[in-house]
Amino acid sequence: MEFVEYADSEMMMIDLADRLASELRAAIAADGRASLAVPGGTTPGPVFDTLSAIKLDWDKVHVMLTDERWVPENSERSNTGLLKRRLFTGEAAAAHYLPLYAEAERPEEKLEALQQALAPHLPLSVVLLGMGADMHTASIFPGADRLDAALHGDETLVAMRAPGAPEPRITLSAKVLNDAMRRHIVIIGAEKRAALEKAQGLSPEEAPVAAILKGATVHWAES
Ligand SMILES: O=C1O[C@H](COP(=O)(O)O)[C@@H](O)[C@H](O)[C@H]1O
Repeated sequence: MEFVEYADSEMMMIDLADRLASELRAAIAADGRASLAVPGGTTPGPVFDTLSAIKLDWDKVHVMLTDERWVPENSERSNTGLLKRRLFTGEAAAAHYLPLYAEAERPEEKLEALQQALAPHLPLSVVLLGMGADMHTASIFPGADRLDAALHGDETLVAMRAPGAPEPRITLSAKVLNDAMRRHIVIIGAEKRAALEKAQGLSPEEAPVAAILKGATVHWAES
């Protein structure tokens, strides 16, 4: 794991967006196309704002979330809603979106169809992940009902419920995240830095982020 510390989160988001854009350009140059997975939650909005304005061949990029909360897109908890407001504007509006949500009461009803749509775009060229202070990443939560499948299974997507999550979740598995060519984690604040340090001494069952740290670059700023 590489740990990059920044003077502040504004600089971090600009630098990170530039880095993601360079990696997407390199993937397009090598393969004629690229795939990118990004997190939801409260952290990545500013990196989306910067990335969305960067010129690259966005029409050759397929974008998906690392995970989704099973709520309609107009819910303020929808990661899809965040992506549409903050990333798919400006230059990045030309990118192709691969949804992790479809209208249904339970994620299990749509899992197979969503999974099939992702398959042609794997392995991912670039993945950006967030992390919660409880050491979950994507929607791989400690104590989740399908934690074993998400950490150790071969499936692309896993639907699950977790004590720390108010709604059902759908998440890329650790296998898909670890198969990505480039993997970045973005975190802000002393609490998350302490959680990341703690995770390095724990099992992935206790600290799911530990499952994807090897080979990842962690980007951190205090505030
Ligand atoms: O629920 C989620 O949480 C994590 C971390 O979110 P943050 O608000 O602490 O940045 C996020 O990475 C994930 O995509 C999201 O669904």
